[in-house]
Amino acid sequence: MSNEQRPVWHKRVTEAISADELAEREALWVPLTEEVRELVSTAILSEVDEHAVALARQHIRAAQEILGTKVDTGSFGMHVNDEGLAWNWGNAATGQKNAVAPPLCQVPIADGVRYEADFGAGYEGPPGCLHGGWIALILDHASGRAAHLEGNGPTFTGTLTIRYLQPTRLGPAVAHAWVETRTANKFVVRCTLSTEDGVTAESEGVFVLARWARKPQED
Ligand SMILES: CCCCCCCCCCCCCC(=O)SCCNC(=O)CCNC(=O)[C@H](O)C(C)(C)COP(=O)(O)OP(=O)(O)OC[C@H]1O[C@@H](n2cnc3c(N)ncnc32)[C@H](O)[C@@H]1OP(=O)(O)O
Repeated sequence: MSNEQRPVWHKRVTEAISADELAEREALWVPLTEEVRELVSTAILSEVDEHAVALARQHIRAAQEILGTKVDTGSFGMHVNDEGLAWNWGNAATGQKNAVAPPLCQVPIADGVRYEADFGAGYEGPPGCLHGGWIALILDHASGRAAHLEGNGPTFTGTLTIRYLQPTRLGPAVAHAWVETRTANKFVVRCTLSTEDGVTAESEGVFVLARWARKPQED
């Protein structure tokens, strides 16, 4: 029970769907997301001629028309069922339906949160390296997730301080985030991003449990 209403922008959709049906739906959509992500990478690296580009565009437009015959409006938001499951598949860092999201894979660990990913051509900033904005997103998301798990509620980034230590080469990378200290509604979270070159970026963030999600006695 929270002590304030969720804000108007917090889109929440309740669905009558079982866990099994949700898993089936996830299995339907995730391959599409992966294919769209691959398409982006292939488009960047492709060197085909103008006829092939024109043909590819026809197919992409056809796919868009098919998917567009039934669409929600605005954003995906947070979907929930009455068994307590929640899924935000539009999320820009990890959304199952979001091909813009990097291919982050969460790996269970005892101490905090670990994400692994293989960053390809679509994430390039400095030639051959991961863009600093993507680095910020990964550190932010991994840290937010660590705070979310510990606080059992939606935590927002208050302050995120990043130190870029060396270029992060495209390819495999690992993010590790852990809560260093916690007071009632505030978490100080540290995170590192590493590649085969070692730690390439590190952050310290202050994450705050949303006011509307706090229990009355915590305020
Ligand atoms: C399927 C479901 C899965 C879900 C998965 C989820 C994983 C998601 C992972 C997502 C990850 C991605 C995440 C994103 O992308 S979050 C998106 C980016 N962030 C925002 O948009 C946040 C915007 N700001 C706010 O909403 C509020 O200002 C916040 C929530 C930050 C504070 O709110 P409020 O104003 O109500 O707080 P309070 O007055 O009760 O203060 C409480 C304590 O906090 C301290 N403080 C306050 N502000 C700041 C600040 N800026 N820096 C440092 N500290 C700050 C304050 O001094 C006090 O400390 P103390 O006096 O107690 O010591």
